[in-house]
Amino acid sequence: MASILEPSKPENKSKRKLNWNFHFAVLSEQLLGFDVDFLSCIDKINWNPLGQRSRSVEIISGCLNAGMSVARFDFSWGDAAYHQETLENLKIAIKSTKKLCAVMLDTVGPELQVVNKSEHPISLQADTTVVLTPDQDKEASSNMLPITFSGLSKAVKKGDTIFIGQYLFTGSETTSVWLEVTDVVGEDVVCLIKNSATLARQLYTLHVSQIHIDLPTITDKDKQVISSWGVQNNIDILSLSYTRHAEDIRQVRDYLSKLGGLSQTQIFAKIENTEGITHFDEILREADGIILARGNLGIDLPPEKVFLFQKAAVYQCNMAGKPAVITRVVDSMTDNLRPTRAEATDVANAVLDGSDAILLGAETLRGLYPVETVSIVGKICAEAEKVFNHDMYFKRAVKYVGEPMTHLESIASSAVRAAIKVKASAIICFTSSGRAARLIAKYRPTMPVISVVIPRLKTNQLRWSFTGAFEAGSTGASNESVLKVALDHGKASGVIKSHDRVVVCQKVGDAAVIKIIELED
Ligand SMILES: Nc1ncnc2c1ncn2[C@@H]1O[C@H](COP(=O)(O)OP(=O)(O)O)[C@@H](O)[C@H]1O
Ligand SMILES: C=C(OP(=O)(O)O)C(=O)O
Ligand SMILES: [K+]
Ligand SMILES: [Mg+2]
Repeated sequence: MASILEPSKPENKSKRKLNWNFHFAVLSEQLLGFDVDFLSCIDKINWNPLGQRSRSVEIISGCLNAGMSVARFDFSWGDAAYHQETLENLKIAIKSTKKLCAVMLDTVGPELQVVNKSEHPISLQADTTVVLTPDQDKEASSNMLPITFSGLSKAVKKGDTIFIGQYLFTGSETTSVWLEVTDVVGEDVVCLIKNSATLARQLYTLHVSQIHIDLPTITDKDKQVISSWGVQNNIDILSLSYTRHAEDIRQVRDYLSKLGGLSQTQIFAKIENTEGITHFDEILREADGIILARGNLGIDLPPEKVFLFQKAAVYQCNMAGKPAVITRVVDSMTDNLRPTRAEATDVANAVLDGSDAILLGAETLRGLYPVETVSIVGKICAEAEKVFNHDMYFKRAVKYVGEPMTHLESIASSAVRAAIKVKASAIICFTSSGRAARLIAKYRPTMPVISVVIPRLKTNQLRWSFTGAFEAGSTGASNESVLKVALDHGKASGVIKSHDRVVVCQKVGDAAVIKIIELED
């Protein structure tokens, strides 16, 4: 992956071949593609007083109905009580809409911030200087910006590039500023302002291009939040901001396992800088999923390099069977009802690249149109899924795994193959750990997967827990009766109709089996 960072050689232009040979087949009958989930930071909406209504049960319900399936709670801002309030609203919305939605805690990590306590807009003039100071008692002004990190003066040198933008920035030149380091005086960093801009609101992200920030990936504050808010709310996903090494993931997994209660929590590595790209392969091996944080990546990388990393990283995630999440898609929808043509096309291309999910930012943090954003992005994804070349994808994934396959991998890929061949309307997968269901998703079935989890209740006198594979009889339910429940659920939700075919993956005795069943009524 590191080779992506090398400068391009213009003399190679004529010889350059595109490896990304997408073939578009219009599969008109396959309206249901693989699940592109909508990860949205619904908790952030009331960043803007105008958006306060967006945290309401009503707007959250609108987002759920429009396709949101993961809610991000970003601790880069806001306190636990605030996020708890939003989460309570989300729970009510989930109940009333009957939509499932996972909870993702997003860490702060080594993120550098500028805080403008007074919230007066700060106008910065090109070709003048501004001082970045760790003295947070200082007021933010046109020539002084207090930052949350005292090590900046040691990390930067003359000539380095610094970017400051509104939190979950739009990238627009009028709301963000580029600086060049001209001098270091004690703990202060003196910078030349490269473009005139007005910094609005309270919080800005500060990003120094391609330098190591000597802060832990998981900070003490993050640990405190995870061990309290995270445990209390039994979070489904932890988004580890600024993951830079595989060791970051190992440490966090170790930390989660010691907390008790969060050992099932999925860890998604957020790749936000060149350090993360350099160690991408090792990080992917340790993480449960990858978030391509294009907001920060787009600043750390030269603009012409971002697409290449996206394509290469998404491909690696696909082959590893781990979700790839793309961020910063329709920034312009923060203030507009429709995305730009370029943004709309970018969303579709992300799906065609093989992305599994879209993570919204400013659009739902302070945006005026959160529900419309989720809905439009969803429609674009659905259209792109229609022309996604499943056949080529499937062959590629099978070839990549090679032979001999593990039993489970073989069962999962065969289930998808069988389901496509018999035009099944759904795959029903029995699972205890979720491993089988995830492997099925890896092979991108064109029909929905209904995962049936039958937990076994256990107690060690101190606490009750649900673990272990379902054993016929142990819960008083047989495989057959549970299958009936799953089929009924599929029918009730409109996924399965009379006379449909359904593929079932389950264990019979010690053997994992695939059954094709044809429904009567
Ligand atoms: N509770 C269960 N009842 C019946 N079959 C199951 C159950 N859990 C898993 N299976 C089947 O067993 C195989 C292994 O599934 P997996 O999700 O890896 O289970 P585990 O959690 O035991 O690792 C798959 O074919 C899956 O469909
Ligand atoms: C999603 C991103 O990060 P954050 O939410 O921390 O701004 C990003 O950089 O694209
Ligand atoms: K964050
Ligand atoms: Mg970021």
